[in-house]
Amino acid sequence: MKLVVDANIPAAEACFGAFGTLTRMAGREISAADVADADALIVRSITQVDRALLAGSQVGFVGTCTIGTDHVDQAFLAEQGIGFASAPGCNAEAVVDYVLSSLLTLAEREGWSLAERTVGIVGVGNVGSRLLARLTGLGLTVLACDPPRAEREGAEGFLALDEFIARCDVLCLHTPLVTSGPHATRHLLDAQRVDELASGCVLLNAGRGDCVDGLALRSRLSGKGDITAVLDVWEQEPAIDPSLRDLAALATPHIAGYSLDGKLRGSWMIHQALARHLGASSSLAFSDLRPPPALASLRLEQALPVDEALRLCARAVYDTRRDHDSLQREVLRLGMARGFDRCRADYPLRREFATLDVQLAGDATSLYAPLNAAGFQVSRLP
Ligand SMILES: NC(=O)c1ccc[n+]([C@@H]2O[C@H](COP(=O)([O-])OP(=O)(O)OC[C@H]3O[C@@H](n4cnc5c(N)ncnc54)[C@H](O)[C@@H]3O)[C@@H](O)[C@H]2O)c1
Ligand SMILES: O=C(O)[C@H](O)[C@H](O)COP(=O)(O)O
Repeated sequence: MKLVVDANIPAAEACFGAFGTLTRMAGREISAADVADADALIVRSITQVDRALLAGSQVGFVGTCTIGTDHVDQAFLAEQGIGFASAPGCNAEAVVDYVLSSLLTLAEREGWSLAERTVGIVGVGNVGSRLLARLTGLGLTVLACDPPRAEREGAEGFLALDEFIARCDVLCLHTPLVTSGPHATRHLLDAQRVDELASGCVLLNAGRGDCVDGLALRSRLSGKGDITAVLDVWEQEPAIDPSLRDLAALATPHIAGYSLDGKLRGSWMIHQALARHLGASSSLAFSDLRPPPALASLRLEQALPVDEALRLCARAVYDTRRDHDSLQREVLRLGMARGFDRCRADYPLRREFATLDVQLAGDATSLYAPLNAAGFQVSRLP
């Protein structure tokens, strides 16, 4: 069996080697000729999987080791009887780490503290619901918007975006890209809604770039300049708008979900799905793939202010500023599109907050609740 596998998928041999021979390729370069004689195609989000790629091929299974599926024409796959699986939730914890790391940095730069903020979350699925739980645990006021869930589950706990957009200190977008239907998300934040964002608001988009009208956002940032943008996803990746990148306080190359844990979870989930598709058994456990973290624990002995303690622990694991700086550097060196993709291909090892055991001693034991709510393992030392 021949499997074409994106080169940016970790543990590919461990997850797919037992099923056949792997051909590793850069995701943006996989062409119809490359997959014509393949039996399975394993991708991430940058390969358009559609009729143009697969018509006439012998591919019987497509797996994407990602949460997002907007790059896959699932109707075409179903029509052709091609098996399909994605990896829901695989990197959701990493995206929440990204949001917390970014907000803690902006709080430090702009002189506010986390607990006093009102945050609107748009899209309360795997990412948004985990974010809601962590922020609520940290004492923030959180407002939630998810019309598809409100329709299915009842309106309680959900608001319409227009009911709260103007009163959020922070608005976080975690919506998929949906191009048609009653809940389409393309330019969900259109020019009018971008204009309605409160002065001083932080807009963070870690869903899909097309969910925000980039030109409208660029005008607000370069005109009134009274809001702050944290952007991980962009229209027209990897050739993103250079002016918008310059205007964003934190600008990163679609890596919010790029923890090693999140990527490995994606590989493993597709391994499981392919085994099911083939009727093969699998004894590979997720824990077999996951190495121990480089930094397993740290010890706090003083009762620091909560935000300071959170920043200290967050930055020991992951710091969004590193990814902002590396995009800046690689774009200067290679130009926009190549620099953007280089950062993603050469992404440094990153673990999730939950891999760090924060040990509290003495007065620092008062920090148990917020550190726990933020997603770290926390223990009290005698
Ligand atoms: N930046 C990154 O690295 C990164 C990582 C993971 C996921 N993502 C993106 O984030 C998206 C969300 O991830 P997830 O795991 O939470 O997905 P999910 O499918 O679990 O949740 C998406 C939620 O958005 C809601 N939604 C759909 N249309 C909406 C609308 N018009 N308004 C408000 N809510 C709407 C859905 O009902 C659902 O609850 C993914 O589809 C993916 O595109 C990006
Ligand atoms: O949809 C997802 O899971 C994320 O956007 C994911 O991080 C995308 O990763 P990529 O395909 O860009 O490697």
